[in-house]
Amino acid sequence: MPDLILALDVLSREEALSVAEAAAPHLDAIKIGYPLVLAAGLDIAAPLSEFGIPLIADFKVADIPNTNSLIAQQVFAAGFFAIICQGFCGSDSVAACVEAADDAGGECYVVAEMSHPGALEFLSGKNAELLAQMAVDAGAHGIIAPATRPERVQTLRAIIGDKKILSPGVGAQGGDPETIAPLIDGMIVGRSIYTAEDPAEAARTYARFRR
Ligand SMILES: O=C1C[C@H](C(=O)O)N([C@@H]2O[C@H](COP(=O)(O)O)[C@@H](O)[C@H]2O)C(=O)N1
Repeated sequence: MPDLILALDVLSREEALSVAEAAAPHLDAIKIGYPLVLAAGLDIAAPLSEFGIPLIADFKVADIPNTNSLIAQQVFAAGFFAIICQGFCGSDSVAACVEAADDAGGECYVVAEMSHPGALEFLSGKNAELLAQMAVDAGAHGIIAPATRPERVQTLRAIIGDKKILSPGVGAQGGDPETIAPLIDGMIVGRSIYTAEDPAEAARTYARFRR
């Protein structure tokens, strides 16, 4: 059964720390991305690290290898445990993120298939399966795969074996935690926790599915 990962896509330092403090007892990791970093700066990682929960940088890094490497080095230097990169730039760009993660003792996850409807245009089907295989070959620690499409998660699991699957799309996007939990290693939940009247209670609800 999966870890619970809070997608902390709030737009202020104050709200981030308040929600993180409330939900922390029920979390295995906190994922932050452009929304919070553009609002509060990358150094938001420092106070968030105080909760003693691994931080995941969801920058969906998608550039040439050298630029990916420069970004990933900054991410790990800022105290993140893991980074999420896109795979569609190719194996050399992914390898740059994996190398930075390995050098930092951290982890790198590759987006294989996205959870929203538009993913079906380019980031699903055979393309996603090729990305999953490439992620494995590049030494990534796992992939991102959609909780909104459990049957796709099963297909991708057959490709990646015991590499980790972190899965967004539960709750606000319609993904069902009960269905997806047995198939994945990390359940990513954002709005259903951070917009809740009581984020602690909301996190506790999803924590029922934890290992
Ligand atoms: O395919 C993907 C990739 C990406 C990711 O996790 O990499 N996410 C992120 O997962 C979280 C879901 O939030 P909420 O919908 O629970 O509020 C957000 O931070 C999204 O940016 C997806 O939602 N789908």
